[in-house]
Amino acid sequence: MTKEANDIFASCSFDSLGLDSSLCQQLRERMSFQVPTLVQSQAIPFILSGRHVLVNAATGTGKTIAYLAPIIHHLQRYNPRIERSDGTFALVLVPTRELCMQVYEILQKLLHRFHWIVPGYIMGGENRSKEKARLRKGISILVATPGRLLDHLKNTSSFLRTNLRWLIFDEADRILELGFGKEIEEILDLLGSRQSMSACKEKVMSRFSEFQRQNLLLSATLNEKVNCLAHISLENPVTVGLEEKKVFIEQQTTLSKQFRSPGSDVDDESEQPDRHLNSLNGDYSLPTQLVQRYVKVPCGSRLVVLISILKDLFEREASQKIVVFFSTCDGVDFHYSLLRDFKWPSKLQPELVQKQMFVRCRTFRLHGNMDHEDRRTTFQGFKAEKSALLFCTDVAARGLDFPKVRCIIQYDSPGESTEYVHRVGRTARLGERGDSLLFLQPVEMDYLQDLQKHGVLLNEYLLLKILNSFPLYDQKHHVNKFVSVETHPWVLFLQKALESFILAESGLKKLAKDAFCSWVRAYAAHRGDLKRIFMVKKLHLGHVARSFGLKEQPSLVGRSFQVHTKKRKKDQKQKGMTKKRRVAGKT
Ligand SMILES: Nc1ncnc2c1ncn2[C@@H]1O[C@H](COP(=O)(O)OP(=O)(O)OP(=O)(O)O)[C@@H](O)[C@H]1O
Repeated sequence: MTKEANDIFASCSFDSLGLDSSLCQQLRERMSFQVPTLVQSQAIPFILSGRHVLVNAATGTGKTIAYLAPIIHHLQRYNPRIERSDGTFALVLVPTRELCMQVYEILQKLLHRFHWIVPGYIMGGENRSKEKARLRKGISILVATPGRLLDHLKNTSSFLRTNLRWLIFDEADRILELGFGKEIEEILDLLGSRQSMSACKEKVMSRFSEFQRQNLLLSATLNEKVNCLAHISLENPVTVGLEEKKVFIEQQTTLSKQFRSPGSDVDDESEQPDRHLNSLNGDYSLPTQLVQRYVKVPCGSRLVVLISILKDLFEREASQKIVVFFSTCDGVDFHYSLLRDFKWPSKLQPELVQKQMFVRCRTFRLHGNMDHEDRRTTFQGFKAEKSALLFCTDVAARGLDFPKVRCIIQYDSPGESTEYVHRVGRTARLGERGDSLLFLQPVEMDYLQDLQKHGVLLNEYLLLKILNSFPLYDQKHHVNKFVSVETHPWVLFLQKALESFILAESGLKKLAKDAFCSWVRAYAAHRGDLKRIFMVKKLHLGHVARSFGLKEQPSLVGRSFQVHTKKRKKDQKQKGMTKKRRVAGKT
């Protein structure tokens, strides 16, 4: 075994963990999993024993099998066999629809030889009545997003869950960050799964009632809210993969604290929950083989640099998969359309007639504003491709297991450092190679220190070397060693080409304007400590416009932005007045 493999895989077999032999055979033959990963070898025995477990292990280390295998082990052993009419035994809660599909697909494979155990899913965007019909027939292991689950718990009387034995929160912190805190509390109440309720729960007698409820929480990163959830849902839990962080869980005494929706702590600088957490959370465990870099790019050159890097990457290695993260849905739409339509050589070189796509590869997009079917097609399409580019928001940051992603580019900053960890976690999975590249503007460089606090160290990407490698008018240009990115001939040339192209395409121009407005808004919405690094007032909006290929000054760029700016100014004025009044009151 290589060193990387040693860090990932255990030196024991699935059978030695106590799993049923036909399930082990299924893992080996159908899934091609020869040995368990380290996290599986640690978690499976505890989960098999019925303990409540909190699993905190790096991205791509096999957490999904760690909880599914023990559940299937138990379910396939019931004698007589379980039937659909027994209802739901295990409920897996996940934050996004894509993750819901992914876990369901893994279940389908795992259950291949246990046909009497029925997997199923319910999630936002799907047809409710069809889901109702499926629930009525009975689903043994149900994967769900929280909102839709709550809906069915309240409104689908035929949804039988009296035999529920397992409740799993996969990507627990993300479920809570997305503002599902209230739903989770209601779900716990409706299922009688709160710690305090398990003793006094009314028991419905059946042949399964001898079994205790078992709750499991899994995530590669933790936060205060998960901690809170762990407290109310886990009874005497075992913690896997976070010995040093156990202290943190024990130190939290605010059990009665209610979960807050993300909206409620935006702008709440006084509390700064993350500062408190950071000091306790310690280092993140990232895949050791992941090569992490940052690239320092002046705002106005961001677009040119992004598409130049993509071009370079695909020219070096035509067959590879790359994921680029943006902060907004509009940003994804604009960049996706631009790359799809922008041809090269550009109009600036009319003598060269044979035009091609600027970046030669298939491009996909994924964000929460897309319709359900489009999301599903993208998810499946990008998964199946050998060479492709995915532009997405953080909807793809959690848990998604796209095979063979070689590089992650964070074009817009991830904000919270936990989000950085999950985004880069889409590559370098299970010991494979992987690169990540974080875009930062010169004024944002302090973000590196923020990451460093968690033991995340990045090296600088040699941008000028890449820029120098592009030929102008098909001839290598010789660039002065000390030229800056903004004044680099290639950057100037490509920027001009992009601006004329966008100006001529009215649809694209509209997308660029919308993306510009959304980007500024998202930038202004950075929370707590991050506001110190990502300061809107330090932005040159003209340069921001350039990064969307727009020549116009921001004040000309769309009404919605002006309305937003006016509103912000008004709010600020009002805040200022309140402050003044308060100060006046003091004196
Ligand atoms: N024992 C194993 N042997 C080989 N491959 C495995 C094994 N267990 C899981 N895998 C594969 O490893 C990959 C990562 O697994 P999984 O998605 O469960 O990771 P994860 O820890 O949940 O990641 P994330 O934190 O990003 O959600 C998947 O492609 C899965 O099929």
